[in-house]
Amino acid sequence: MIEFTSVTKQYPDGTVAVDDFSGQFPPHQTTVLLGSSGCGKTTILRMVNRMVEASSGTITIDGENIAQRDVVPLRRSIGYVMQNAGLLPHRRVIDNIATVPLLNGTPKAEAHARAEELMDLVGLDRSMARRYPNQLSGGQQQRVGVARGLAADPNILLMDEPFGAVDPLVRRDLQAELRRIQSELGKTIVFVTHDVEEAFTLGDQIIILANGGQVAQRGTSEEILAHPANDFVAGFIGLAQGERTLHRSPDGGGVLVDGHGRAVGVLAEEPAP
Ligand SMILES: Nc1ncnc2c1ncn2[C@@H]1O[C@H](COP(=O)(O)OP(=O)(O)OP(=O)(O)O)[C@@H](O)[C@H]1O
Repeated sequence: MIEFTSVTKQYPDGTVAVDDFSGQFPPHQTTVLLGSSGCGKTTILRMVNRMVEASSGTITIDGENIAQRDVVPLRRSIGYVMQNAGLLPHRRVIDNIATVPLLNGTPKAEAHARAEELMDLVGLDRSMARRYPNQLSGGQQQRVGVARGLAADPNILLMDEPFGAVDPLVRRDLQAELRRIQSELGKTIVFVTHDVEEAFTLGDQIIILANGGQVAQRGTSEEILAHPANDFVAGFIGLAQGERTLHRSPDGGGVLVDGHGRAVGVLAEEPAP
């Protein structure tokens, strides 16, 4: 369990990126921080592994105040996946994945063997192990980034808009892979995005943020869709103009259309699995 209590971050130039944020990120679940650009999502995420130091307030992991932990082992014990994968360009895929275990002193052969297993897990052919990042597609690079985040077998995985830079189809593939991996591994994931669909697809818990890391609403996608807390949330998730209100198409049998009249799905008789 990761817990923030009254956490504020003021950067040296005076910007208050996060103002009195409190919240829990439960174990073995995916918590999505959802909000528009500049609302403080990345700042909150980076305070978990102390890449950004909180100005005030308390952050605990399993009850232990992270301010009292040595920062290097703390950081290496938490997986981190960033936008554009953040791979080291002059290192081969296998060494990119094995970065943290190698830093931790794991023997090379062992770290490489584990990295190959992780390539299987994230759906990368082992033949790519000897390539350099610029010899991979954007989606493949993101898979390497996820494998690297998992390499030290962390309990916690922080993901900062990891699929933001790839095209929508690849993005859906990566989201599906992440769901599969998560159902296998059960990590505590904190995932930052400004994409509502991505948040609804991945989040067990979604925290919608307004400027300064103010919590506009937290809950499951179902709770938020059924009971948006206020006009800000309704607007942000696309409920305000009825875009998400679904109706049967007058001439389409079981075809459902949204508030714009676009066909979005087919009505099934059975309840959702
Ligand atoms: N190092 C810094 N120094 C000063 N201000 C900063 C710094 N880093 C971020 N900020 C400011 O803090 C606020 C929150 O930034 P943050 O990156 O946490 O937002 P975000 O929600 O992740 O945005 P985005 O989706 O665009 O990445 C913004 O106003 C930003 O300009």
